[in-house]
Amino acid sequence: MSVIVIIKRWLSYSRNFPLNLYLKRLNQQPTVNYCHTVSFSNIQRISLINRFFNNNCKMYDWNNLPRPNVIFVLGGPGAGKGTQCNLISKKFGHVHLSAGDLLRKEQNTAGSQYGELIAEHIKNGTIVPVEITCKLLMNAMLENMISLAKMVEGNDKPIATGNFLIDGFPRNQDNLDGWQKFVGDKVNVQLVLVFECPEEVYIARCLKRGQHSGRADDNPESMKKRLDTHLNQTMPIVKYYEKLDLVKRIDSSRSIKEVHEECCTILQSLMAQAK
Ligand SMILES: Nc1ncnc2c1ncn2[C@@H]1O[C@H](COP(=O)(O)OP(=O)(O)OP(=O)(O)O)[C@@H](O)[C@H]1O
Ligand SMILES: Nc1ccn([C@@H]2O[C@H](COP(=O)(O)O)[C@@H](O)[C@H]2O)c(=O)n1
Repeated sequence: MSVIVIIKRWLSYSRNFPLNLYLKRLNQQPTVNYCHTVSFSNIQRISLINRFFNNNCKMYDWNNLPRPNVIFVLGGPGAGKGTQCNLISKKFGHVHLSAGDLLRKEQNTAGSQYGELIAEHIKNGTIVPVEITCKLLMNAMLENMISLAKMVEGNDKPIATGNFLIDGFPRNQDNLDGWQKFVGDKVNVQLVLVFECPEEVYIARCLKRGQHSGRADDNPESMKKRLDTHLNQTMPIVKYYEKLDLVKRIDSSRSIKEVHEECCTILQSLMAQAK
């Protein structure tokens, strides 16, 4: 068994990380490569974990991992963010992390202290506090960064980097502030892709998806609220990134193939510039 522990010096909210629960959980699932984040103040506890696992425990510090590239993906509900991210990820190898999917997963995790809060926000189309969403995103990013780092083990310092598509984030000012505070320049934000459709297309797509998605928010009442959030809270974030010249707006009312082709052109040009 190998256990991976990442030391995160800069996340104060994980200071009271429930280590006992962690050990208990590992005990119940002892076969996994487990990755979790703990704060610097828990370093003494790390040596405890280490003893627990007969020193078969690896420690990484985000600060020593290569700086990953991030593309944020925004757009109204049903704009096609997830669909296009999947296609981009297949073609270019980006890791696709959907904030909404991570929140839904957390909501459905037995014993999660955030389950009810997340469910309420999703039903109302409002935005979950960034401390929760950012933590989920960062843990998912770190897991991927560690896998990449492992591929180049043997070097003193890992050299691999990661390319992430972060779908549905930052959705409001609180998301943006939290991201700057917890992540900031530890990643390189390369681009913000914004998928846009007329309102009736958003609604038609989500209601159609609602026939089989089982999502609590693919219904007319939640749609109104989600559109309102998109217009009044997310669009100001798009404007913020526009001032930084990072935004590419894409008409996603076209076919999936046409939208994907435009995404490919944008990504290819980004990669050419990055070389
Ligand atoms: N270009 C398109 N033309 C027609 N249907 C599409 C297109 N893109 C996506 N869809 C469909 O619309 C629905 C919403 O797409 P998708 O889940 O990718 O959107 P999203 O922006 O991620 O939505 P949300 O933010 O609500 O999670 C899905 O059923 C998908 O199959
Ligand atoms: N940054 C985010 C992203 C999503 N949410 C909540 O999840 C709902 C569904 O998100 P999708 O991206 O899958 O449409 C969204 O309406 C929010 O309630 C969030 O809080 N913060």
